[in-house]
Amino acid sequence: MRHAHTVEQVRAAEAELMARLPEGTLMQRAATGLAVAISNFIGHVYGARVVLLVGSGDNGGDALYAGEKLARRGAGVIAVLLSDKAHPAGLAALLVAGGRVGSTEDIATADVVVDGIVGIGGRPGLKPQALAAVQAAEEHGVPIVAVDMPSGVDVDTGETPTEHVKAALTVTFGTHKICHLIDPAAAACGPVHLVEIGLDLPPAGVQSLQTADVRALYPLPRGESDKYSRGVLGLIAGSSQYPGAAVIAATGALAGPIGMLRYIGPDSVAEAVRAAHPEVVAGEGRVQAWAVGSGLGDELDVAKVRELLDAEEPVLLDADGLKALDESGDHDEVLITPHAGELARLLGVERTVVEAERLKHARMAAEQFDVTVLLKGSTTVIARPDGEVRVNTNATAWLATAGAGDVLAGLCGSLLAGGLNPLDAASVGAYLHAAAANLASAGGPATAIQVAGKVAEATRLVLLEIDSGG
Ligand SMILES: NC(=O)C1=CN([C@@H]2O[C@H](COP(=O)(O)OP(=O)(O)OC[C@H]3O[C@@H](n4cnc5c(N)ncnc54)[C@H](O)[C@@H]3O)[C@@H](O)[C@H]2O)[C@@H](O)CC1
Ligand SMILES: Nc1ncnc2c1ncn2[C@@H]1O[C@H](COP(=O)(O)OP(=O)(O)O)[C@@H](O)[C@H]1O
Ligand SMILES: [K+]
Repeated sequence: MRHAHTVEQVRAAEAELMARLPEGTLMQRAATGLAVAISNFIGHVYGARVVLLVGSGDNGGDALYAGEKLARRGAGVIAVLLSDKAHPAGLAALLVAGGRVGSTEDIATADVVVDGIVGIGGRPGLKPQALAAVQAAEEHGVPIVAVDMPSGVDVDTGETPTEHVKAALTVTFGTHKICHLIDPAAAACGPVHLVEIGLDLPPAGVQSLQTADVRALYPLPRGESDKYSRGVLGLIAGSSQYPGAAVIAATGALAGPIGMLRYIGPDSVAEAVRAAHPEVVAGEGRVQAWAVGSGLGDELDVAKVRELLDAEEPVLLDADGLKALDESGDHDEVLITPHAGELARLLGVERTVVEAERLKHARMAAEQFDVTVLLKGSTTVIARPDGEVRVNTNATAWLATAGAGDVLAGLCGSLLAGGLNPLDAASVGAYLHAAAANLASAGGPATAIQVAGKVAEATRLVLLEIDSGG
């Protein structure tokens, strides 16, 4: 599990550890890890030109001490001081090691710029001098390594209300912060490298499943299993307008852990589903969970969906099915899978607002409708009514293709029917969906059906303990 802690949690853990260690130990641990990460990033140290952007706090201190270590190994290190309060001891150490103070002009010929403008103490945005330095790096194509996080982003929400650094690599300390996992800030981090500094942290409110977590959660058939005990999913999807959605959702569902799929819908759509998957049973019967809504268009039967929501079996509501959701009733076992536009409609706000504040709106909807929310997009945010959040960050942008959401709905429904709770079904489903997309895409385009076709292989790789980069 990857954990993302809040600034408050990090500060408390740092204070507790600092009280037990000689002064400056934590910053030296951070700076040592940072210097190693920067040298790996540039590939050579001797003769390399490194420019440090140094703000007023300890984030700048990390940059200065890392610069000192690089200067001792033969790099030309120049500090651009954005404040007259730049960490005095760090600056002195850099100067003793042969570094010097320079100006924004030095950025043009640098191999790398190190963003030590602000860290967890920063407010969103960049002041004019910092912005000019960052723009100089962008203009001259000099990559930026961010210390702890790209300066200017909102650390605890992942929002980017105004100017911020766009890093080629982010080196963070002790634990991930929320901005590393949630877009749009996550997209500004580049790959995130975590340096251990020995913090003892409480449970994190935002987590991200890794391969081993998915393996531990996945519902496996046992020796005594039969098709019913593995779980039966009822699928209500597709319409005369969108028959393909039913076929695609069925393909996603059958690639999950269920033993059987029942399809309920118009005869013509049922025929298409059975033509693609002869093993699907058409018509009502006992199920362990429902997946409802993909491609229903205006053939949505609101009364029927509300009946299902009031029944005991878990329900996944997708796409047009979301129109049947209301705030009344006990929705403990309900998972909804909107994209930003659908979540915006549910909450009565603009789509752009949801996209800019993804964590906030996923949490808000979970609380308001008492459901688990899986908000689709470049990073998938899954929020439970009690505020617990999981994030999936591993999807390729090639997954943004018509029908990919239907695959996800089928797969997550299958995991619900297989016995997972909504939070686990959503996060395991999002992980395997992304892993399948990575296999199907391999760096190029892929259709939704091709993604669905790779879910079984992605699952096999997870169960066989092979990290497929999902
Ligand atoms: N506290 C610790 O034990 C450790 C902290 N470390 C580093 O220390 C950082 C936190 O240091 P600080 O608490 O000094 O905070 P920062 O270095 O984030 O600096 C905060 C200061 O910058 C100013 N500021 C805030 N927003 C700004 C903005 N948008 N533009 C310009 N200036 C702004 C404020 O005056 C504030 O006091 C971490 O991110 C990490 O890099 C590491 O050395 C590891 C250990
Ligand atoms: N930029 C992106 N990067 C990665 N994944 C994305 C991106 N945009 C969308 N996705 C994923 O692609 C899928 C699209 O689903 P959806 O929007 O419902 O499309 P459709 O309705 O056509 O099936 C979701 O799983 C979503 O998380
Ligand atoms: K920074």
